[in-house]
Amino acid sequence: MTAPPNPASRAPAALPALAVTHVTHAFGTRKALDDVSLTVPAGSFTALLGPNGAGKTTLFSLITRLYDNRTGRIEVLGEDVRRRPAAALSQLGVVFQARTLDLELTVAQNLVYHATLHGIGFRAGRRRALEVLQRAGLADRADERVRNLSGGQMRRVEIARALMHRPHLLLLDEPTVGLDIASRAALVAQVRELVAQEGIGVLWATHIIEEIAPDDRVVVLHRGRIRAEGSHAEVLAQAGAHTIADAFLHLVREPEPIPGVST
Ligand SMILES: Nc1ncnc2c1ncn2[C@@H]1O[C@H](COP(=O)(O)OP(=O)(O)OP(=O)(O)O)[C@@H](O)[C@H]1O
Repeated sequence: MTAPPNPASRAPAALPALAVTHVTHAFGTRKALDDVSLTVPAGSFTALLGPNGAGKTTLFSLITRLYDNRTGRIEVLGEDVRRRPAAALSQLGVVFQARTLDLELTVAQNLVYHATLHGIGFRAGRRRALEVLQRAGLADRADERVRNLSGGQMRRVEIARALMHRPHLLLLDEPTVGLDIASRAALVAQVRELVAQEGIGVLWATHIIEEIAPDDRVVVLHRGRIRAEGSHAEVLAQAGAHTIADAFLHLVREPEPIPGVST
């Protein structure tokens, strides 16, 4: 068996990277999430597949504690985000849907600043920044202003930044939106490599079916409810479909309206 390149940083495999159990969240009277349970095993690439408005961003906001989960339980590597937020969030890296790099700072400055927020000193932060940029194929851009990078490169820097504090769970909320096909492929490949080499658990929210591979775990979310969860093959079986595209269409299909009956 080939040894992983950085065994010291591998996540403990026994605990799931993320466990969400019976979480409901409403905005006023509208439930954005309704009794949601899902697991991201350590060392898995789990695709959270859902159309617009499914509840993906709301779920991310609860995991990252932008919102407080009042029902159910959310655990990152066994740490409850509500009871032990610091312990849970220190294991978590996030790439939000909206871009959040400072365009006027250099690539390395953006990364070192993030590291400082996690209590990492300047020198160690700079060393780690060069390490994660090397892996992202961007070491030669470290001292360039972010403004000069392409959209795809900025996304890769955001992933590198999310890895600065060596998290064991990485959340990405529709990271490929707005990217061309080649940049999309490069980004997915970068993240799959992390899963394979470092045992990080990844939750990748998307509505782009082409981003899902046969080895992935798949969770289908629609209108705030989990419609299917499991391996690629299990989700096909649950939907009675031959392709993930057909499974998705089947699982998110709306019932035909009955004439004269309002829904
Ligand atoms: N702050 C808010 N106030 C009221 N309703 C909200 C709020 N945020 C989200 N919602 C509603 O909750 C539901 C889920 O939205 P959410 O943004 O989580 O979905 P999503 O799957 O991320 O969608 P998208 O792919 O479009 O980003 C939608 O009906 C949305 O209108």
